[in-house]
Amino acid sequence: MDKLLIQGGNRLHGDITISGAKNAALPILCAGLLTSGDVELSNVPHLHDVATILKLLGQTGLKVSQDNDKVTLNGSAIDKLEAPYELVKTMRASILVLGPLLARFGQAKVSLPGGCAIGSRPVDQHIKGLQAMGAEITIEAGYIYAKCAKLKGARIVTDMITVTGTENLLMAATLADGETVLENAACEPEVTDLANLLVAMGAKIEGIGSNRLVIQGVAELHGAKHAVISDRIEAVTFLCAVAATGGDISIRNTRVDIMDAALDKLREMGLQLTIGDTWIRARMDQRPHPVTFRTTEYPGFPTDMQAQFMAVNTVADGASRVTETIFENRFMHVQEMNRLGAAIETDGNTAFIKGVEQLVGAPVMATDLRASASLVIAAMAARGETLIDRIYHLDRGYDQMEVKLSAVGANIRRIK
Ligand SMILES: CC(=O)N[C@H]1[C@@H](OP(=O)(O)OP(=O)(O)OC[C@H]2O[C@@H](n3ccc(=O)[nH]c3=O)[C@H](O)[C@@H]2O)O[C@H](CO)[C@@H](O)[C@@H]1O
Ligand SMILES: C=C(OP(=O)(O)O)C(=O)O
Repeated sequence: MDKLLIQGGNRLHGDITISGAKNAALPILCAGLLTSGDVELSNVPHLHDVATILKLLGQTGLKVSQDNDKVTLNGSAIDKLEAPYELVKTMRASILVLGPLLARFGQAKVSLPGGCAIGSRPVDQHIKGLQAMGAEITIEAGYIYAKCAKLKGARIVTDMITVTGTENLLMAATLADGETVLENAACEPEVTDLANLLVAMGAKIEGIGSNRLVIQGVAELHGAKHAVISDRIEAVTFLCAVAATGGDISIRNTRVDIMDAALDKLREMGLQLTIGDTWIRARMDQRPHPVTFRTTEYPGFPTDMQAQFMAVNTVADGASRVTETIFENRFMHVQEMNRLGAAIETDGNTAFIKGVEQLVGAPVMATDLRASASLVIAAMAARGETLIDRIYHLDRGYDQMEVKLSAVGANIRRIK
């Protein structure tokens, strides 16, 4: 199992190019199931999760051709309407094949994803929405069996805002009979990116970017070309890294208009930001100030950036409070950071952090994707050596993180 060995204390200097967003690429790749035409994608990141979804899609009969960051999908010969447990268990986003398969082929059998380290993460809202569109759904032996000759448009109000739930229902609605209204829809930029691709494929969607999506179903969708948006979580992870270590980095190929909440907090930490059209220069020459925040849906502070900001707070010149409102168990990094000398206590969904002057390297364990990223940041800020175990979590969602960080001066290497 790969590990990362990090010698802390180096300041970061140089340029980092941001990859395409995992959370946009995954639903967008699933949209290839909706048409027999060619869906030509670019800026697709090199991630384990992308390899997993491509394997899953390939098993349905979807043709996949890949050349670096370009992926072309062709769904003219899909003949297996299934997502098996073996693949779904390694990546929850596999549930995103359910809506497209059901809408285009009238049936699907998809393994229930189950929970993961950050929470129980049910998919009841995906099911409730599809049932409202007329699907007959049964759950048997860990699988969701869904069928409906033709989905019918419906007004769907989800109990909470769900990102992949919105994406699944949005894709299903594009091929339903009549009008679907998705109230309480997620407004995350990754949902918008998917919606933009669907429109390019011939879907009729109004309200893109808002919490009310109105979809007029069409008889069929056609092929399209699309570039996946840049990964805002990856970008902010590197900005947090420089906030913790000090230095001067520029991140390129980024979308500056979709990370306001994070940029505000980074400024509050003392990071000096110069913002260009597709780049951000970030300079840090002081100890960070602590920042208090609570995670919420977009455009609020993203849960996927919580752990990385907490890493910076551990070395800040004061105390802070972090409240996680999206997932019930997203503080798995706290114990590991405390092993590095951080002073964090938790009470329910709130963490209280007292900044310390210096973290000290130690062996730690990655528990989920963003927890892993936060440990990389903490280790780079620490004195001495940190060995991070179980970094397969990191590989799910970061495109060559250690290569990008080495190139800007971090002392970090992968041990096989
Ligand atoms: C592949 C992808 O895009 N993953 C992102 C997506 O995950 P994902 O789409 O799984 O997260 P959701 O937005 O669905 O989850 C939000 C909350 O709603 C709950 N819920 C959700 C659906 C449902 O049917 N029932 C239910 O109870 C979840 O347990 C959670 O507490 O959004 C999360 C919240 O921004 C991000 O952290 C993930 O990185
Ligand atoms: C929680 C995340 O991803 P997923 O929903 O794929 O588990 C994440 O990207 O931080």
